[in-house]
Amino acid sequence: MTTPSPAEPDRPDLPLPAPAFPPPDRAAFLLDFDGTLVDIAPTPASVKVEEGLVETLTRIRTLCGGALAIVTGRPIAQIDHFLPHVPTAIAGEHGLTLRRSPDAPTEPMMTTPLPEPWIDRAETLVARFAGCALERKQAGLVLHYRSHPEAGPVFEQEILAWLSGQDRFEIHPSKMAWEIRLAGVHKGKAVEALMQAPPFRGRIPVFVGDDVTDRDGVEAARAMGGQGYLIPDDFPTAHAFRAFLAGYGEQS
Ligand SMILES: O=P(O)(O)OC[C@H]1O[C@H](O[C@H]2O[C@H](CO)[C@@H](O)[C@H](O)[C@H]2O)[C@H](O)[C@@H](O)[C@@H]1O
Repeated sequence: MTTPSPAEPDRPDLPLPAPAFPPPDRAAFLLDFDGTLVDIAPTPASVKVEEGLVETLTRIRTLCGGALAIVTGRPIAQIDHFLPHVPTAIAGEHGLTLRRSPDAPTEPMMTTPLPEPWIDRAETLVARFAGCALERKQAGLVLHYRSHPEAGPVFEQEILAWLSGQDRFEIHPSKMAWEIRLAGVHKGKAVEALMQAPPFRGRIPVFVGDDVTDRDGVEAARAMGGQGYLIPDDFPTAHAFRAFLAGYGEQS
């Protein structure tokens, strides 16, 4: 259940065979945020949106008839902060929440409150390691240990103990973090839900991500006859992916 998150190798942008994305009149892009559209940073708040990315994404959204979604582990409000007015749709918290267009209401796909005692325990636990942080979500939480890698196994063991004897919540690995989230919530379901309605319906889904949580999105896109890619397997780095994206549709 606790598959380690992929390593974060310091890889150069070595060329890999470039994937052939569907043409803009047929494609729908469903893109992960951290580690894909932005490089991993020391803290969730310190990520930087690379110059030109907003223009690239806005151009692709227009080319693809609006079929651009961000499918992220973050709450929707954080994508609004980093990419204001850019994607048509946002699936937040790994698919727990879904907003199909900027002025649509947010659909809670599932919801159930996290047990209060776990929040108290999580606060106490992160306080033991300087620089470690607790991130609260609507129905979950993340214990970040990037500043203190040796805290990772401690967090994992504690969380496994809290979760034993219940099946509503699960532990998931993320990059230098452990996350508790509702069982059954994953990015594959978000991809399926997005593809059911315009402007995505009838297009070929293209999902791109970098982490364990993105594998469900990749599988869902492929199962629908679309394409799924992972960094670093298919693009050596997030930077290389963004460079590829910047050239998408330029010749068509
Ligand atoms: O699905 P994503 O959009 O890739 O979001 C996954 C998690 O990303 C954030 O944490 C990760 O990125 C941070 C910034 O680079 C980094 O400091 C942290 O170590 C990573 O785990 C975010 O904080 C989480 O809520 C997302 O689930």
